[in-house]
Amino acid sequence: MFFGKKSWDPKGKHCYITGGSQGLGLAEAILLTKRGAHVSIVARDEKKLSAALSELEKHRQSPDQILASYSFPLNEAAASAAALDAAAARHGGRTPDALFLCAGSSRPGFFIEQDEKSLREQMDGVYWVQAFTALAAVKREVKPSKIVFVSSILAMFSFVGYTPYTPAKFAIRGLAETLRSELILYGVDVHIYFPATILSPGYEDENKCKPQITLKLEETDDGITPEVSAEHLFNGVRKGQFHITGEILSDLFRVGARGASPWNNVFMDLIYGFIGNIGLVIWRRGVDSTIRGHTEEHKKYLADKNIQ
Ligand SMILES: NC(=O)C1=CN([C@@H]2O[C@H](COP(=O)(O)OP(=O)(O)OC[C@H]3O[C@@H](n4cnc5c(N)ncnc54)[C@H](OP(=O)(O)O)[C@@H]3O)[C@@H](O)[C@H]2O)C=CC1
Ligand SMILES: CCCCCCCCCCCCCCCC(=O)[C@@H](N)CO
Repeated sequence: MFFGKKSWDPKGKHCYITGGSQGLGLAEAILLTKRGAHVSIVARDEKKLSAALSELEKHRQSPDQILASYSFPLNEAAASAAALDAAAARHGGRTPDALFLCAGSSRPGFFIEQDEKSLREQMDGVYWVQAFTALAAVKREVKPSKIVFVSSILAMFSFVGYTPYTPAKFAIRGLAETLRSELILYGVDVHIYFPATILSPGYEDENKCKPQITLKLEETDDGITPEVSAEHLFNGVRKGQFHITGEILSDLFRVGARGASPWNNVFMDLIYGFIGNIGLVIWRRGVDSTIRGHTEEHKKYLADKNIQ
């Protein structure tokens, strides 16, 4: 029980998980399978999906649980609606109870090196890949009871190297903020998760193109496994939190950037706010000065690449 509200139990519910073939999405799918939910996972790569589905089978709690996978490119609106229809069809056409929108990708790099294509691709692969599923779900006659977005702690602050990615994660925050309000009209709960580093396959990929200075600034964050991250996300949803973090450092940023969004805990949020007001200023000044100290190396990097 949290503030008189019964905590959410996924047992017997249909949970629809985008990005469910690896990383956070797969870990969340396993967690929900273990808790007795019917689980549908969606991603593009069929091989990874079938490996993930075999993994889910190992955690099945009862023969009645429906575990299924679907391959669709969710950065497209029609495919996002078709994926949802396919998953609903296995449940007699009923809309899934809870949507966990974990799909996403990250291609960091300096702004000066971006072009129209690279910037639009990140908007597709980070924002639209979640927004189109939410749109398709809300248009269904029967609405889901929950929509859970996965943004990033980089929607609370940002730094060098994230211009292709951060704006799209901020956009997810803007969408969730608006939908939390608008979907009160239909009794749909909206949640949004702001993870810091998750040690996933996607994280290994993004590090291949991540600028050195960005890697250096992230050194203070050791990262958490997809399994731990999935627990944080689930606990936040279970407790009915709107802004979900799960890590204390992230709570400092959450409270610092909260605006008029709902609080999580009056007492703790006041403490985080107090620490953050001092700590975040000191930390950000340190970040700025590290970047300043990187100026000469950056000039050399640009010269080597023949960039003006
Ligand atoms: N890893 C990190 O440090 C952080 C991650 N996040 C966010 O958390 C979420 C999960 O991250 P992580 O576990 O690292 O992710 P991964 O990159 O490891 O996995 C991404 C999943 O999303 C699927 N996916 C990606 N694009 C599409 C698409 N266009 N259509 C359908 N499916 C797609 C992938 O499958 P396939 O490619 O086969 O389609 C895969 O299943 C993402 O939204 C990410 O932005 C936030 C903060 C930190
Ligand atoms: C008192 C205050 C101290 C503050 C210390 C803060 C440490 C900074 C950690 C930076 C973490 C960056 C995570 C990026 C996650 C993400 O979304 C990407 N992996 C996706 O590309």
